[in-house]
Amino acid sequence: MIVPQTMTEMWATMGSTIASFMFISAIIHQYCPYEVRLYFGKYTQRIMSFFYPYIKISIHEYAGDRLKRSEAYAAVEAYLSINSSKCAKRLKAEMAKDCSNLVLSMDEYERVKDEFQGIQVWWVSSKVMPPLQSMYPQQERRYYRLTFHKRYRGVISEVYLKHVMQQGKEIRVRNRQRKLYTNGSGNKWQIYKQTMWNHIVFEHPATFDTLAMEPAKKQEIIEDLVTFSESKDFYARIGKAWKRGYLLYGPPGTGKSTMIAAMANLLNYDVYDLELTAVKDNSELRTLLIETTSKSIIVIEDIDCSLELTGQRNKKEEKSPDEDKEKSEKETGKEHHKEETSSKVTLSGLLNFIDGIWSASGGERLIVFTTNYVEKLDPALVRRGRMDKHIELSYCSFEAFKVLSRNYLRLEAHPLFDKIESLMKETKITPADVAESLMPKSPLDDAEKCLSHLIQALEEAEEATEKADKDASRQNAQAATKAAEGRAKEDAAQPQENSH
Ligand SMILES: Nc1ncnc2c1ncn2[C@@H]1O[C@H](COP(=O)(O)OP(=O)(O)OP(=O)(O)O)[C@@H](O)[C@H]1O
Ligand SMILES: [Mg+2]
Repeated sequence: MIVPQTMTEMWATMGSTIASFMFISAIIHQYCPYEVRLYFGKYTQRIMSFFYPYIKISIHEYAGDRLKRSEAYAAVEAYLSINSSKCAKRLKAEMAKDCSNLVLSMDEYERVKDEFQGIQVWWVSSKVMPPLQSMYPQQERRYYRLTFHKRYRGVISEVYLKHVMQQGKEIRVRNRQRKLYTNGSGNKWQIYKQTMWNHIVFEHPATFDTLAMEPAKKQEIIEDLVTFSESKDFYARIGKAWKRGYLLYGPPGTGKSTMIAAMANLLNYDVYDLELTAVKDNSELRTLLIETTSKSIIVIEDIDCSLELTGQRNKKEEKSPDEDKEKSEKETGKEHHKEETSSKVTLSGLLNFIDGIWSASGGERLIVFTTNYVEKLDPALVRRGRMDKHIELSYCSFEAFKVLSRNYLRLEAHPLFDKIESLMKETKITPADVAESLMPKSPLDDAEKCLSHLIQALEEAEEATEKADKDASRQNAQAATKAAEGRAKEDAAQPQENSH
């Protein structure tokens, strides 16, 4: 055997070996039967990989599960959409699913170079055509192939691929169209649906900038939310599911629903608006929860209207008809009480929903309850750990009014502000009523006109409060007089009884 003396000789020997090997494989491929070709092909791969210093990793669009697009493929696609749009020469533009903008990605058979910690890697997008003789129409199978030198196997497989997945997921979250999910009452087609949730595109314009609230309180809430969204490692370290409960309470029209929209817009989360009264039982509640995805807010509005949860259902029968009437008047505009009787979700079912093991699947979720009557809620439901943060949304303060005037009228200051400030100290008015007053009622209405509408509303509210106070004190006085009269009658009856 001739042993090569120099590098040049070594390369020449290797080259001629590969050439003769390829020549033999071509002959076998041409003339030999299928079994021999298969056997030879297996060894060809092994011999080639011995000389070939590169490693290839393929990521297929439909790996394993043929119905569901692979998460890894989607992440690589997103990662390369940023990278390849800078350096690839052939790109394809597609309308993103549920989205109005075009998304660029590498065209088929295009190759781009990427660099990571000084290591060069190459990505190629490719596809496998379906067999022609197949009985059923089949789609082409697309995949990405990553190539890198075998000396970087460790870094690429342990660090680079993780980096690609993480970046790709982040890009997808940034680009995605957020959704508002609702659980309607089940219909007969429900069984054919893949999910129990219906969804529409979430496009609420509310932000924390437009939310009327004291700046310090607002800032505290923003910081709390941002800290939560960045605390994945912290929650993992302390062994707690990555979720946080918020209880928003306050009178109607103080911005509870608006704040939920602002939260979703701040964190870029989906919203699951859970209509508890439409949920048949605890197991349906669990199914709904399992179907929620990460980076979402699960909202249960007006939780006090679910009688079973407040323990009111049993008491209901004991109440007088007058009390019932008063209650239904209070809840005008909220339709839940009509359907309550059909829902069998129990308090313990809801508590399991909040802190049971199912709630940990998926991670990164906010659970938000809203109520007008915080005092009615069962203490078990609102204790810290379940509802971690209690936020009171109350009547409009002067600071909150300034936010609304900035948004609605583009006004930072005005001579009428002083009057508004002093009226606001004495009167309770909701931000919803302030917002309504600041809306121009005709095209001719200027800022001053809108402010005078507000002053008028404040004065009317003040009069109404005074009248209500007077009525209340008159009623109290009447009740006191009646009680005194009753006592006097009893006292008068006492000696007669004794005289018998
Ligand atoms: N704090 C606020 N900042 C800005 N706008 C507000 C605020 N509060 C209320 N509004 C305005 O009033 C309207 C009603 O508010 P929202 O629906 O958020 O009240 P709510 O507290 O959820 O009431 P309810 O208890 O009846 O559900 C909103 O569309 C919004 O325009
Ligand atoms: Mg609301």
